[in-house]
Amino acid sequence: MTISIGNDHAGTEYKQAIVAHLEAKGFIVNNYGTNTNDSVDYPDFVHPVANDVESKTVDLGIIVCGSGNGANMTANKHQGVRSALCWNKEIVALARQHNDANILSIPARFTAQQQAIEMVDTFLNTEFEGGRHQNRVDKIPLS
Ligand SMILES: O=C(CO)[C@H](O)[C@H](O)[C@H](O)COP(=O)(O)O
Repeated sequence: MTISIGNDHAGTEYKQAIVAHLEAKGFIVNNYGTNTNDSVDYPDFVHPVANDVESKTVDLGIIVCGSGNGANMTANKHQGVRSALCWNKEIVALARQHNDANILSIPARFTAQQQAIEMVDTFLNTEFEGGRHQNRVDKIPLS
């Protein structure tokens, strides 16, 4: 499976650890950067991830910034993207099970790096439950 990932300067260290973790598990990663700690604007690195999910080029994306909010707001502007801001693996599981989240937004300045890795594993290993949740997810897009 291919996963797209993007981050701003607040998320670079965590992104690098996540990419290494994913590639060690055999995933192909589209890394849209940034790859330095120089201050950047998160939309520049989140839109490419959301484009991939929106176009169904990939099934899942990961975005990382300081609070996770700016990245999440940016990703959710894309049709068909359901980006979830999560800060523990329990919330990640629910975002997949109930909301069919296809992008995980990680608040790097408010989670431990190992916690972020565990959240990524939960994101990738949890299935959408469908059923009553599908009815709700189908109502998210504005007509
Ligand atoms: O969008 C954000 C805030 O909700 C992200 O956390 C950014 O990483 C943050 O704004 C960057 O802040 P900085 O002071 O420019 O490093």
